[in-house]
Amino acid sequence: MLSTQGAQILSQGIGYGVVLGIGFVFAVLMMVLSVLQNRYTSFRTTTPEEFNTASRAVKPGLIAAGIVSAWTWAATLLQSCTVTYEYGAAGGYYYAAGATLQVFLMSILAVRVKTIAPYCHTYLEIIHARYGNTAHFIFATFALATNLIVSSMLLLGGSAVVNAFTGMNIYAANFLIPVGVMAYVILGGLRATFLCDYSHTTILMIILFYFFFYTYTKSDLIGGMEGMYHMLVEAAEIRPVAGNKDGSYLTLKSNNGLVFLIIQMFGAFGNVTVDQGYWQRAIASQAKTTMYAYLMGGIAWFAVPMTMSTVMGLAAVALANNPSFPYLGGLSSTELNAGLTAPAAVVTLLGKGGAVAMLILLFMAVTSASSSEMIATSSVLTFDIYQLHINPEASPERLIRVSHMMVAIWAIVMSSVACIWNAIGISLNWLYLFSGTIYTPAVGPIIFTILWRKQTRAAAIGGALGGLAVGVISWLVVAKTYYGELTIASTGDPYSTLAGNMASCMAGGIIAAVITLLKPDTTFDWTATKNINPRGRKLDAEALRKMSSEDKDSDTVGEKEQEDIVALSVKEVASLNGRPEEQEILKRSLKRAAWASSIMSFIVLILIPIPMFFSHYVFSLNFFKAWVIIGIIWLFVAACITSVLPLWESRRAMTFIGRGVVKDIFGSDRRPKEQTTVPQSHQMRSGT
Ligand SMILES: NC(N)=O
Repeated sequence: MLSTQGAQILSQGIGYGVVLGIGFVFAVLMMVLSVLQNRYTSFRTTTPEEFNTASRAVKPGLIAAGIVSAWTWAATLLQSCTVTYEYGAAGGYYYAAGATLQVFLMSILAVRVKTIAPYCHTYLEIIHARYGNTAHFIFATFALATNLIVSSMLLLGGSAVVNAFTGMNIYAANFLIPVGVMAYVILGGLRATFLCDYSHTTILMIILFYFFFYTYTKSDLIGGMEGMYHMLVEAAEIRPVAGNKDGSYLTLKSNNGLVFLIIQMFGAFGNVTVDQGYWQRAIASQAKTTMYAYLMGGIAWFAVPMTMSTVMGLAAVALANNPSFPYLGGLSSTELNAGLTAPAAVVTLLGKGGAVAMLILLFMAVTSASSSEMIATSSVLTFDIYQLHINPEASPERLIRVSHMMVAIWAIVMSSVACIWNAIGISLNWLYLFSGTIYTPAVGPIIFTILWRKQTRAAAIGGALGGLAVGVISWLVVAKTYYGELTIASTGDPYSTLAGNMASCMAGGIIAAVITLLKPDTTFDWTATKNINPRGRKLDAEALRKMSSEDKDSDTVGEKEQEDIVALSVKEVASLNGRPEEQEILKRSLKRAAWASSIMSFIVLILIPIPMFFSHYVFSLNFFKAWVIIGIIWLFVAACITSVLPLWESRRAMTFIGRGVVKDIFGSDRRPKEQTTVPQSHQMRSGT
């Protein structure tokens, strides 16, 4: 197993303290929030619609924070620094750019889901409604495989760092990290994961600011932006980067960096499109704001790997020959593959305090992304396996029990699989680069399912399975022919994983498109998908009727307050429920999402890097300073989106709950009367 002696500067007690202590604190916090939610708002964590979809009422700032948190993995913080250490500034930029466009493009799919299946719980239900059991089974397998790889990869990175800093047993870390998460997800459901996403992302932002400002304004080892620049120039003389212009760490002309960008792009398409976690945010979102949530989420997430790599990735390059660097002279490939670049830089720059901050940072990223994986998997297992195939008549109470059970089962499964990766010597780097080969074949068929009326069942199945076969064969053939052997090392090397990811993703889409064009579906009209979840629709209609009658004689103060918080004139809702306006809003949103996501993807993927790559530009000192300053401004914008906006959006809800608590404590009962279900269309304008 990996030897990590060099960075071990904290006691095992601190490792256990962070893993169990912070997990426990968040579980208690969630318990309190769930009690407040159930008592003072009309959202009940005891209903499956609320547990798994947050009643489809979450506002865009909180959804954006949720997207950032679900998409910020251990790898985002560790792997972005690894590729920066290997390829220089290009590595960090390509990491961020290569995994942002998928979030932008998801804004289009999110609006489409609201249009074609407003009551679905999972995107797999849409596949079932269109193509039946066999296709559903195949795509559910892809979805669960994605969840399994991502969940276990989160633990692989998290436990490697806890082990490196504290010597805590890596297997114990794999099992203990998810315990607190499991507890708060079971207690609070999807809305709880959003609230934890919010708090985790806010803490993550604070630590990133700390790392940035300490490194570039205080550290004597670095000497500010100018000092960093000169050390990076010097590093290129000692350890030039193969394939970079003049071996420099300060250029986007990086051949290997470009290969990584392509792997990153294709792999991330699979992560975002096949993982239910990103659809879950679309489903939980208010319809009219879902597109803004994804665009803001993409903009905000970009800042996370960009800042981390510009700070700790470059610092590791600059400090590799400093006597206090834990892996003096540079990291070995084993240390690099385990993701120890950032921890090494943190220990050198900030010592024990930095190591604790890094542990907390990692813990926040791993636990909030894990919570997203747990609730996503629980939804798939509950609605796509249990309800569709085992017990279609299951009561809401039973569904909620099954959801809870699935969260617990998933926590055990992800821990066990992470231990298997550790035991057989699969590293974070290997898994990160390879995994797209397995799940990206489903990307094209899934996108067509949502956007293209004419795609047939044969095309969806053929694309996914055919793409998988082409991808796996390409991966193995390149590993054998290009690297001369079939080993873990050769199958994780850049060209093997490039071939696997690209071939899987492209073949999946091309096969599905060709089969569809040869014999398109000419009769499908989306009625089947619009009718998904009749129970949710019925509950909505009943609740709306109930609220309409209450509306007529609602004139007490308590009811008025409840109206304010839940939103709004029933007349307004009724007209919305008729849907022509809502359909019109969604149509406009779809156009805007397509334009905005294309323009933003063009800027980060073409406009900035391509001219810099082909001109072979090497950063001047002033250009480097501008690069770093724009990076930190971007992080400020990200923090405003993820940490300030959700507070602003929820000000009325928080005031309402606060008043309820005060009134309860001081005896005047002005709590809203019990209301078990609020129409989802109604909630669309009111949720937390
Ligand atoms: N979420 C990623 N790819 O860092």
